[in-house]
Amino acid sequence: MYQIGPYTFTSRLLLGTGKFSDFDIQKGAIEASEAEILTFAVRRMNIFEPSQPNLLDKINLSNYRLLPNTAGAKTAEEAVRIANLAKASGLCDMVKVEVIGCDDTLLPDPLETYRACEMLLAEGFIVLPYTSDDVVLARKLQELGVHAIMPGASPIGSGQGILNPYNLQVIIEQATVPVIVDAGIGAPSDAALALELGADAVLLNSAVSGAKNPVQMAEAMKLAIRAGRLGSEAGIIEKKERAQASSPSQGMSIVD
Ligand SMILES: CC(=O)[C@@H](O)[C@H](O)COP(=O)(O)O
Repeated sequence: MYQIGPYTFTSRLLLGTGKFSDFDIQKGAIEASEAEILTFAVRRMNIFEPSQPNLLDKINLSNYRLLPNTAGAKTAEEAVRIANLAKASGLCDMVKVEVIGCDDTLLPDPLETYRACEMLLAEGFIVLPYTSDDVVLARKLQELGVHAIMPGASPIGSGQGILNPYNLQVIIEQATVPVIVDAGIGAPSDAALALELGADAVLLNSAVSGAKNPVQMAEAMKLAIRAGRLGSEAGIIEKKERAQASSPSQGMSIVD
């Protein structure tokens, strides 16, 4: 289990709800993932237009905690406005801060992200910033008081997996709040690696929504994340430069 603010979670898979081909496949993937936290872009939800189709109509909301994100924001002020829209609609007091600084790479703007977190914390939100895998920024955001950090594995939607395991490892070692690896996960093995490195959880979307069989991929991700966590807890052996026989004969009497 891990804790974000006042909330405790068992599932270490957070599922994004974008880009599914239809609501039924999305619902099947959500169920197969056994995710407890679902993220969604406030701008995509028809929260103030009840006549329009909406993911929230299809799922039993009492089974999930919703994590609205501020996708679309390019400044701290825009992120705060979007977060307040989500809060006003009664969805959740948690917010994933996403302030994009580059349209080409979709990488986050570190300065605007920091400012947005500062403002949202002052307003009493439970704040989870999406960041690049910057070790110093991660530390400064924690000092500010954020409730989790969400370093990217690689660019959003790229499926490239963890590009810089070294940075991620240092962020995890220095973390005082949960680390949720967010964006860029492609294969189940990428998700497993995040947990093996010691991350608390993984947020992913494209790898499932873009799979040939999203429901099956959601299940694969769930199992990979469980395996990665189990392996990390079990204690992974250190890599060695040279071979070491699996059946050493030293110290044993040889029977002819
Ligand atoms: C920051 C962001 O937008 C990601 O959370 C995205 O929702 C998921 O990234 P992938 O689609 O790469 O899994």
